[in-house]
Amino acid sequence: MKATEVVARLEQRFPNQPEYIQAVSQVLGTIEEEYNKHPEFDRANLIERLCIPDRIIQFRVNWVDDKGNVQTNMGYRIQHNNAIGPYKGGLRFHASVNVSILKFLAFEQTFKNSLTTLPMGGAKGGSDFSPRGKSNAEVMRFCQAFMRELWNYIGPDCDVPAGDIGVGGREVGYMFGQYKALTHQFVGILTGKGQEFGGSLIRPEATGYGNVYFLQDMLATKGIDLKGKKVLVSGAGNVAQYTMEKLLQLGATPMTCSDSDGYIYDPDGIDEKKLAYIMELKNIERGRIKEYVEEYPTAKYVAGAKPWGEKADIATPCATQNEIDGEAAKTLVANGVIAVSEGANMPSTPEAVKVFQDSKILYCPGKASNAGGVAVSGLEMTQNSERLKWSREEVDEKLHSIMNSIHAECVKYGTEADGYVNYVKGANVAGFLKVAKAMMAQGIV
Ligand SMILES: NC(=O)C1=CN([C@@H]2O[C@H](COP(=O)(O)OP(=O)(O)OC[C@H]3O[C@@H](n4cnc5c(N)ncnc54)[C@H](OP(=O)(O)O)[C@@H]3O)[C@@H](O)[C@H]2O)C=CC1
Ligand SMILES: O=C(O)CCC(=O)C(=O)O
Repeated sequence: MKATEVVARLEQRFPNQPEYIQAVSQVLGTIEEEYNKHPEFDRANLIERLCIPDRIIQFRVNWVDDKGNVQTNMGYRIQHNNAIGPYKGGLRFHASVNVSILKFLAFEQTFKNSLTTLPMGGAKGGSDFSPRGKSNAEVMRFCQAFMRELWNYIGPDCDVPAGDIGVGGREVGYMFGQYKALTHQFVGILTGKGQEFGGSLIRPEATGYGNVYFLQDMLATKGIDLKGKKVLVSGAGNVAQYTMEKLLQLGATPMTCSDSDGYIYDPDGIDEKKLAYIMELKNIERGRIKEYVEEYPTAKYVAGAKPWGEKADIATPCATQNEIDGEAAKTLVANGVIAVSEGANMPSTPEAVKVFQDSKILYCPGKASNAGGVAVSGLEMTQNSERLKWSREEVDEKLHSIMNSIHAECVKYGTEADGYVNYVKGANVAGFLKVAKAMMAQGIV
């Protein structure tokens, strides 16, 4: 297999899907060597079967807004690969959603889920509907309409969606209610559910907490303590909030956070009280991050920009794909950043990744460092199957140990001759091998 040739073929077959091609290209470039040690993989055309999703379900979603007007959006579910378990992955509701973005996310999810050690295949879905600026009743009607189209394609042993950008506990609750109404079944068809109806403790916190556990493990390889470090965070949603919470618990200080309009920088750091304000602002009032500076006037708000030009020790992008480009990466490195841990999916462009790796700073791709979210989703599925609920401590301990094991796999497969850990290679090879072996064992299906 020659990675560049496979990517070129895919680009020709699937034009205008830049995010998908970007994700595939990064993975293939790093697994090529391992893949070519197994001639049987090529005979089974494993590479194309792994890169092209099993199926793409696409539908129109009709819903009625508060003025009585009928609105239409597009809905999608991409079932990428179920070699190691039922399809699993989040739903994204955002105006930017399209097939390319969901294909990249579903592809990445397949490797990520493999890394978690749990039996989950990869999927992703969503809609170009944005909950931003919509009333609660409109969000409910949209979620119900979305589930009316999706319900027939999912199931607890078939495909289990969850949240992602624009989909949190509120949206999961409305979709769960609609599934139940349609099927008369109370089953774990979504994760990230409310605590009262089958949700796992720690699932809301899991992606952020896992991101910081992974960061701690990366720093430990250099004997560096997280305590006392200043951290640039982007985003102000689920992943950013719980990344900041865990950073604070472990003695580090978040200095920034952001939304799609701009970022805030607090020279005194974002402490627990300020974080509680951000959580209230974003989760309850659904306000904009610029309001932070009205509450804390010593902070600054920078409109239309990202936080990567501020000085700190560590950066953790927790908003969206391609939010750190090559120039921003050079600035981070020049400013002395020692580690970049991705809370978001593919937030660094290929140019940025090259800058991080060339400068030999600690850098980890999202499929490893943000795998804690889907890992606890897997634990939620287990609890639902058992009809049991585990304690906070038990789930957190399992999450921590899964993140440690993902880190160990990255070190095992990613350590280079000079001792530098190439976490991109490590995560891709480890994730790939498990899926590849399962696919080979199951024949051509
Ligand atoms: N939730 C989870 O468990 C997991 C999430 N992830 C990834 O983490 C990232 C964040 O997800 P999550 O926190 O759940 O989502 P949320 O919707 O809770 O928060 C997203 C945050 O990112 C900002 N954002 C979204 N799109 C853009 C954009 N195009 N440019 C700049 N900022 C943007 C949002 O700002 P605004 O409010 O202005 O839109 C918001 O602050 C995503 O990449 C997601 O795929 C990864 C693993 C698991
Ligand atoms: O919890 C899940 O199933 C999916 C989380 C997710 O969307 C992700 O890992 O990117």
